[in-house]
Amino acid sequence: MYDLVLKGKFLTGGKLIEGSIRVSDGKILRVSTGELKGEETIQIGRGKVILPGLIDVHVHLRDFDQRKKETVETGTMAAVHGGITTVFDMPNTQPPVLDVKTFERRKALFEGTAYADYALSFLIRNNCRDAVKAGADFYKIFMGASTGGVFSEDFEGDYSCAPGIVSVHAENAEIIAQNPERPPEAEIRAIKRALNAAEKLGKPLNICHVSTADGIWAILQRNLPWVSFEVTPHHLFLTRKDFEGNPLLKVYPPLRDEEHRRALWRNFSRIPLIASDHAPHTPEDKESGAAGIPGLETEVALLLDAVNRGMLELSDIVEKMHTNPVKIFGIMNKGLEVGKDADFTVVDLKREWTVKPEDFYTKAKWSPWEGRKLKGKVVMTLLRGRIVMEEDEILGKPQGVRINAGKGSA
Ligand SMILES: NC(=O)N[C@@H](CC(=O)O)C(=O)O
Ligand SMILES: [Zn+2]
Ligand SMILES: [Zn+2]
Repeated sequence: MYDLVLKGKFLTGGKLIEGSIRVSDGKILRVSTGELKGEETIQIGRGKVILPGLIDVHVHLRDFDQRKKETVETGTMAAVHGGITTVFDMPNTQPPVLDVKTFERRKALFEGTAYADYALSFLIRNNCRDAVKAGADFYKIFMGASTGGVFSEDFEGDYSCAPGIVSVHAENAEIIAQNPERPPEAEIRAIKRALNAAEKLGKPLNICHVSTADGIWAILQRNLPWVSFEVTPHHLFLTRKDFEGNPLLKVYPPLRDEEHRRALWRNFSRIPLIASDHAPHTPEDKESGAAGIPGLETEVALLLDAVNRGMLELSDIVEKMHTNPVKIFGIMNKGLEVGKDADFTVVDLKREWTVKPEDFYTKAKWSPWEGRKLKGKVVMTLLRGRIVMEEDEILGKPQGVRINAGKGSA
């Protein structure tokens, strides 16, 4: 029984308390405001805070035929480097995860190569029998084409087939066809269609990378308890002006005008999930117009920097990147509770550093925030009681395992 005690300040129930967490065999054994004994004690120093392991529900790890863009290894090293202990892998791979055989191949690929824990997905597009057979942790539907070009001809049919929660790329295919620059209307039209289907079907739906004022208002107004949504750091911190200055910032849905970014912040408290949509491409692919921005190694630090600027609280990060992902996606083995996996993200709120993509583990060694000075950094990541990253070093072998969302053999 490997037994460890983490001592220091930790955030639980939105409150910062001083105490210790006893970990045994990778699980949380006790949480106490007093002293706890263990074979090994890690004292988390002053100025640092222990957060429950942060979860990113929207990550493209590529691999398969796109190992040049990213592999499961490099992408999950980037994850633990950025303070993410569980990643949700997206299925628009080459080949895409559209059948049971490819799902099984992807499942096998992750074993022994992932540095973070992971959730596996299945891409639904007129393939209901395989979708039901695969036993994925979550499902993906594209209403309009994005990277990889696969999208639904019958969104409602695909959504009604899904055996579990669906994450949906909500951009309207017809509008995209007429307006390749994908105006806000493409997202807004698709979100309203998705909400109508969700109202009718009453099945869990998670709307990816919401980027527009009317899009977020439509979701909040409809207020369906089984509908959640994500917002990305690039839509929170960047606008179309940044894209006009740097074509690398091409992303779907596109960076929007300032009024949309402001609308996201005005409704920040009601955003359930922050997810990176980490979408790595090679420099050549970006040159030839590939859409997507890497985000795993900057997302938490950007939010910590914003905490220091008074734009949000530390507890918001825990809520939108730990508590809500666990609740919304039904992750049975995660949570800052006794008996759950001992995953932790240790942050130093006062650490000032400059974003240097050459120090990244992702293969996509560029960032919109290159050269930016940030105040706040992830300094240690623990996965099931073991330190897997400390001060930018990845420690140990890949030991990530599949989450237990009540599916698969996990
Ligand atoms: N967001 C992007 O611009 N690209 C993503 C696909 C997606 O999330 O739509 C990718 O896989 O490259
Ligand atoms: Zn998308
Ligand atoms: Zn994506």
